[in-house]
Amino acid sequence: MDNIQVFMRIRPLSEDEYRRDRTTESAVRFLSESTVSIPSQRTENFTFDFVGNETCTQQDVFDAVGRRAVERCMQGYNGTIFAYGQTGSGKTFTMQGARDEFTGPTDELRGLIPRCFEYLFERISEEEVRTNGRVKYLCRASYVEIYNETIYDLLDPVMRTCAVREDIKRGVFIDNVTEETVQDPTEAYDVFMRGTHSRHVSATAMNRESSRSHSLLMLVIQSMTQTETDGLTEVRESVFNLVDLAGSERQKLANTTGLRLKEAANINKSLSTLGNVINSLVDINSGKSRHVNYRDSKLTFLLRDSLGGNSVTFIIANVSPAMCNDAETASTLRFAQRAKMIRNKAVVNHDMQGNVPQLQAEIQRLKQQLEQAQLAQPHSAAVVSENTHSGGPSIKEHATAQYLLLLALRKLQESESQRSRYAEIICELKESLDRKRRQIQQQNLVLKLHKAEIDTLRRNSPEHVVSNAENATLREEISSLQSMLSAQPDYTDLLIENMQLNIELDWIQKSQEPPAVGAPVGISRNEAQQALDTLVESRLAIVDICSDVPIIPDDSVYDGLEERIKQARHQINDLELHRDKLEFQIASIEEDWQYVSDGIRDLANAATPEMAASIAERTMDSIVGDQARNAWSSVSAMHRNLNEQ
Ligand SMILES: Nc1ncnc2c1ncn2[C@@H]1O[C@H](COP(=O)(O)OP(=O)(O)OP(=O)(O)O)[C@@H](O)[C@H]1O
Repeated sequence: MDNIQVFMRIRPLSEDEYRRDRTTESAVRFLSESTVSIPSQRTENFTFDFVGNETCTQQDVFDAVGRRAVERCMQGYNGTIFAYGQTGSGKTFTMQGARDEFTGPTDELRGLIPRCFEYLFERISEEEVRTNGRVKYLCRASYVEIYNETIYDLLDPVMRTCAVREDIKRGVFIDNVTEETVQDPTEAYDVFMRGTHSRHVSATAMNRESSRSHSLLMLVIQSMTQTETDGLTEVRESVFNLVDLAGSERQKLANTTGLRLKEAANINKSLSTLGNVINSLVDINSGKSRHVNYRDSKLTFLLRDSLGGNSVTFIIANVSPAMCNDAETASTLRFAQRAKMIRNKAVVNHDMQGNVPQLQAEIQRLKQQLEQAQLAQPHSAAVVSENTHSGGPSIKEHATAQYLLLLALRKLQESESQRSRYAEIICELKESLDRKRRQIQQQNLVLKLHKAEIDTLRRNSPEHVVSNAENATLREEISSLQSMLSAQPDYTDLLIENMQLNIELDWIQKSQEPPAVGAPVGISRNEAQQALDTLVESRLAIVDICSDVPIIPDDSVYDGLEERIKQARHQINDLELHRDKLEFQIASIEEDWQYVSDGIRDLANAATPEMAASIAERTMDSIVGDQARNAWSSVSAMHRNLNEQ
């Protein structure tokens, strides 16, 4: 068990702070190489693993923290480095390097992250040379930020949001996050800078370029070692988390409002959850029983392993030396002091990979050894006494050990076939899960299309909202005008006749006498044609106007679309429910499988039949699925039979 290691770094006084304090006197008093206090706050003394004063360089921090973290990750342990502190205290400077002056990976001011990349790849090359290429490394990087309690994928061009999930095999992980393979420090650095440019940064009263999110760079370091004799492969995998936390700030001091206030509230909330988690872990260490609320914030849930779990963890507590920040500095140091009491349980994450034939060959070899030992037994008296005399194992002990080993290997073989059956089931479930995921994506697309349709309709509608009834009238008018145009010659005749009749009527009204038949009526065909053309022109203008009027459906169409959106949402909900169920099933099968495997191992090691019986019972109680229960009862029955023989 390793305690979390804590490093304190104090940065130089800034000009603003000097203007405010009107003194260069530091609020932090150095009592020894590793102990400080803050007299103005009447604090207790704080002792850390390393204390860096204002002259502490980036290289000093790397030597004290980065180098050690990389070494542990190379051995197969998970590693985490957190930078914690008030806004403007130097977290980003420590992790990334100076923002303004930063000129590239060779700069003196480059921070821990680029330095860790360089050291990591240097060590990888060394190892590959040392082992003659027998060990191969693969590194994958992802980079996310937690902004207002949402996880954004900084390596995704559209910065998609991601969910945190948990399963038995992988523990807590970020679903669907971009992972990029990196082969050297430059590639890793490029990935890091690409993500860094997407981060939420803004000015606060305390810092011109303040990170408004927690950032988490994850490097998965995988090593594969080919064993020399049996062709099996040892796989080690460690996760190296580099975390730049958003700065805590007192809202009044930082003078924040609106969106900035919301950001600050979220930052403070997640940092206080981090504080609560640390307090609970400290209580647990001192023997109290406490529930640790990792799930209260994305940050603590995601970094659960780094806090009291399977990780070697380092915290860098960044502080300002200014008198005006003494209360914040004291609070940072109290936090760090508490965190130092947490004990983590780091283990090397390794696994053996090999195929069933390789494992079978091993069983065969051991069987032969056992047979030879049994053959030697009849004339073993001399050997027994000799061995007993020399303190070595007797042939009987040797045979028993071989027998137990054989038993364990037989179980292993059986469990292999059981495992492949489980693997098939899991495969089917996963396929079904993928189908559900695709369906959800499609439904989301449908939803988006419906929404876009509604948006377009709403955007086009502002002043020219025309109801369906008005629309129909306009359309009728357009079509009658169009037929009028196409029937123009007939219409001209009708018009002439109409005009003539009008003239006649007029004449009659004036003279009371009808004109003589055949008398000129005073209108020529040309004049009629001209009158008609004018009329048609004006009508055509109306047609133009009419065709410009957008055809806007009335509210019933929105209702229809909104209904469709509702249905799509329901479908998505159902699918998500189904997906969750499938995920639960997969997790529970994997859990059962783990219980069966552990049970087999424990059975093979059980010293007495009573112990074996209690293992069999305990394992059966833990297993949920019928298939796994059946498999387990046949395995434990077989073990009983073998023992009774
Ligand atoms: N050790 C140092 N030496 C010189 N300058 C430093 C040091 N630490 C920090 N600074 C400067 O102080 C300013 C604030 O630092 P930085 O941005 O790293 O703070 P932060 O803790 O990350 O703030 P926030 O939480 O608001 O993002 C920057 O201009 C940075 O260059």
